[in-house]
Amino acid sequence: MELGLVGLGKMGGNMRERIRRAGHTVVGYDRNPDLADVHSLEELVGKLSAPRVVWVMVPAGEPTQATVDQLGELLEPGDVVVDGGNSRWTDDEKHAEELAAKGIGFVDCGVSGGVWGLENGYALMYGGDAENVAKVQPVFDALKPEGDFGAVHAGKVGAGHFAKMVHNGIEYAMMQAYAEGWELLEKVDSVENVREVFRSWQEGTVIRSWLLDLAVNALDEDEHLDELRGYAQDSGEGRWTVEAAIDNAVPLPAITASLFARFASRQDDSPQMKMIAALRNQFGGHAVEKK
Ligand SMILES: NC(=O)C1=CN([C@@H]2O[C@H](COP(=O)(O)OP(=O)(O)OC[C@H]3O[C@@H](n4cnc5c(N)ncnc54)[C@H](O)[C@@H]3O)[C@@H](O)[C@H]2O)C=CC1
Ligand SMILES: O=C(CO)[C@H](O)[C@H](O)COP(=O)(O)O
Repeated sequence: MELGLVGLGKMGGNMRERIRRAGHTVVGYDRNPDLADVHSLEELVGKLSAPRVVWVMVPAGEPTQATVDQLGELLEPGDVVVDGGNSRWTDDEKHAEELAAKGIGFVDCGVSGGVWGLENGYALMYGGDAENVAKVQPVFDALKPEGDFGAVHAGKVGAGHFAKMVHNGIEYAMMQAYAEGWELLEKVDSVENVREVFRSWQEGTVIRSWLLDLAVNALDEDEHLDELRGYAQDSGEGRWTVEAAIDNAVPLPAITASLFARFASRQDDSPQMKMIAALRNQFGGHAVEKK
C-alpha cells in the first residue's frame, strides 16, 4: 500500500525504512528538508492514491495539532489520519471529531520500541473504528514485531494513546527501580563489581527485562556513568498517567514517585530540604549546613 509519513526523526525515519522493507510505498515529509522525500504536505497528499493513509510522527502538542489541522484541509472523505506520536489521549477525541466533520477517519496509535524498532519491530497499541483501522492494517503488520504479540486494537479512539501512556508510566517506575538498586549497589564496599551483578541478572532472574539489558549496555559504555549528569527530562506521559490516576482515584505510588524523582533531578539544591533543615534546627536545635 501507499503511506504518507509526516515526521522523519528518530522514530519516523526508521519506521519509513521498516515499512519500505515490507514492500510498501512511503512518501515522507519532514519540516527538515534533509530528511524529507517531498517539500510540503500538499505534495505528500498529491502523491498518494485514495483512500489515503497519512501517519503523523511528530512531537505531541502544537506540532501534532498543526499537522492534523493541515491534513484536515488537504485530505478527502474516506482518507485516514493516524497519530503515532506520544500525544495525550484526551487530544484524540478532538482530532477524531474535527476530521470526522470532513469525512476523514482518525486512528490513534501508541508506538513502543524506540530507536531499536527498525530491527526489532515496533509494539503498537491503537484505537479507533474497525473501518479506519482496517485501512491502516498493512502498515501495522509491517511495523509490528515478528511473533504473535506486539500489536493490539485496544479499543475506541483514545484507547491506543491511553494504553501507551500507562506503558510509559510503567517504564518510569521500572527504570527508577533499576536506578535505585544500582545506586545502592555502587554505594557499598562489599560489592566490587556492580556492572557484573547487573549483567548476571540478565538470565534466570525474576527481574530480567529489556530495560535491564539496556542498563547493562549503558554500563558497558561508561561503567560508573561518570560521564553523565544525574538529570532526567520528561515529555508528558508520566504526568498524564498520574493525572489519570487522580481522575480515577487509582493509587499509583511507584509511578508517581518515579515522576517526582525526575523533577528532583533538575534541582541543584532542594528548597524543600532547606525547609526541613530549618525546621529541625528550630524545634530540636539540630545542626544545619550553611552555604
Ligand atoms: N524516541 C522515542 O523513543 C519515541 C518517541 N515517540 C514519539 O514519536 C514522536 C516523534 O518522536 P522522535 O522521532 O523521537 O522525535 P524527533 O525529534 O527525533 O523527530 C521529530 C521530527 O518531526 C519533525 N517535525 C516537527 N514538527 C513538524 C511539523 N510540524 N511538520 C513536519 N515535521 C515536523 C522534526 O523536524 C523531526 O525530524 C513524538 O511524538 C514522540 O513522543 C514514541 C515512541 C518512542
Ligand atoms: O515513548 C517513549 C518510550 O517508550 C519515548 O522514548 C518517550 O520520550 C519516553 O518518555 P519520557 O521522554 O517522558 O522519558
